This record gives sequence, structure tokens and C-alpha cells, in this order.
Amino acid sequence: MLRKELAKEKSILLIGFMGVGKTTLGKALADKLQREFVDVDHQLEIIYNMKITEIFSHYGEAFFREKEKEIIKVLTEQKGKVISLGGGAFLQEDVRNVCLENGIVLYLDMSFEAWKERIPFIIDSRPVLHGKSEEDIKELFNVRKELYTNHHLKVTMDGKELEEIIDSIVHSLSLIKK
Ligand SMILES: Nc1ncnc2c1ncn2[C@@H]1O[C@H](COP(=O)(O)OP(=O)(O)OP(=O)(O)O)[C@@H](O)[C@H]1O
Ligand SMILES: O=C(O)C1=C[C@@H](O)[C@@H](O)[C@H](O)C1
Ligand SMILES: [Mg+2]
Repeated sequence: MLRKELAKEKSILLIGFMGVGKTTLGKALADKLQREFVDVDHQLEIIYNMKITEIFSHYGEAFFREKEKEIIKVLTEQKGKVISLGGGAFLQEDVRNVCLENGIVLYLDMSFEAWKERIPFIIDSRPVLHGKSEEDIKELFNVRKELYTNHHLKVTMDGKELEEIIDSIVHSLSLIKK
């Protein structure tokens, strides 16, 4: 597809619990679709020149959520991109609304059993998980799951290779009107 045509298409917005692979998959999907990739957390890290954990500890979560919302509002006005959101972005109704109106919201779903294998790899860089037991995290996982029911497309990640997931997303995208 020509870049000019792509620029008119809605952006693809990746949502799902922290650590399911929105950033990892978003990059690969953008490559496959020849779209520009934007990661909301990374944008905030650039703006504040701090890691997400530092933004949380320095300014607090409420500040982070406000800035996260502001940047998502700006980014969702842009077309033709693949944009990975942070795992907690859909906590905010304004964020849900602006994403569902302007983009194609793709939910990366995963079972808790599969997801919990990732805890050791992500715990240090996800402040929301700090100080929580596995039971607490499971509860958070289930509460957040409700929020992610607001989507246009869903892909289940359990037991699948990245390539397989990308192919199924590309197929689903080809079936919907943009
Ligand atoms: N398909 C996969 N298979 C195995 N490991 C993966 C897969 N996708 C991502 N990971 C690993 O899981 C961890 C989290 O991935 P990633 O940062 O992409 O998640 P995320 O959904 O963007 O998280 P966040 O909501 O915190 O931004 C990383 O260590 C990554 O290497
Ligand atoms: O799920 C969450 O609340 C978060 C997920 C990450 O992407 C970051 O946005 C931050 O660590 C908060
Ligand atoms: Mg991410």
C-alpha cells in the first residue's frame, strides 16, 4: 500500500495488561505494516528524561495518568500509525473514548496463568506491581480485564509465536472497514 493511502487510515492502538507484549508486538506489527511505531510510555520517558518508575516516584501516579491522557489525546489524532499504550491507560474514561472513536483498538489478551511467568522479567520496571503479592496482582489483572472489554479487535497471546499473532492481526485488519 502507498504511504499516502496509509496516512488516511486509522491508527492501530494496542491495549492490554502490563507485560502482555504491547511494546514488543507493536514494533513488529508496525514493521510488518510499514507504519510508524509510537510507544506512549517511551514518549513520556523522553519528555521527562526519566524512566517510568522515576516519573512515578518523583511526581506520583496521578501526575503520570494526567500526562499519559494528554499525550494519548494528541497521538490518537494522528493517522496511519501503530501506537502501544501503557497497561493502565484504559483506566481513564477519556482515554477509552478517544481511542475507540479515533483508532482501531486491538486488545492483547492473555490468561493469568501464562502471564504470571513474565512477572520476574517485568517487576522492576512496573511500579504498579511493586509491593503486591501474586494474589493482589491477580485481582488487579481481573479488574483491568473488564476495562479492556472496550475494544474493536482482540487477539489471544497464550502459546503463540509472535509471527503467528502478527499474521492473525493482519488478517483481522484486512476484514474491517477503516
Ligand atoms: N510473545 C512474547 N513471548 C515471550 N515474551 C514476550 C513476548 N512479548 C513480550 N515478551 C516479554 O515480556 C516482557 C514485557 O513485554 P512488553 O514490554 O512488550 O509488554 P507491554 O505490554 O508493552 O508492557 P507495559 O504495559 O508495561 O508497557 C518483555 O520482557 C518482553 O521481552
Ligand atoms: O499498567 C499500568 O498501570 C502501567 C503499565 C505500564 O505500561 C506503564 O504505563 C506504567 O508502569 C503503568
Ligand atoms: Mg509497553
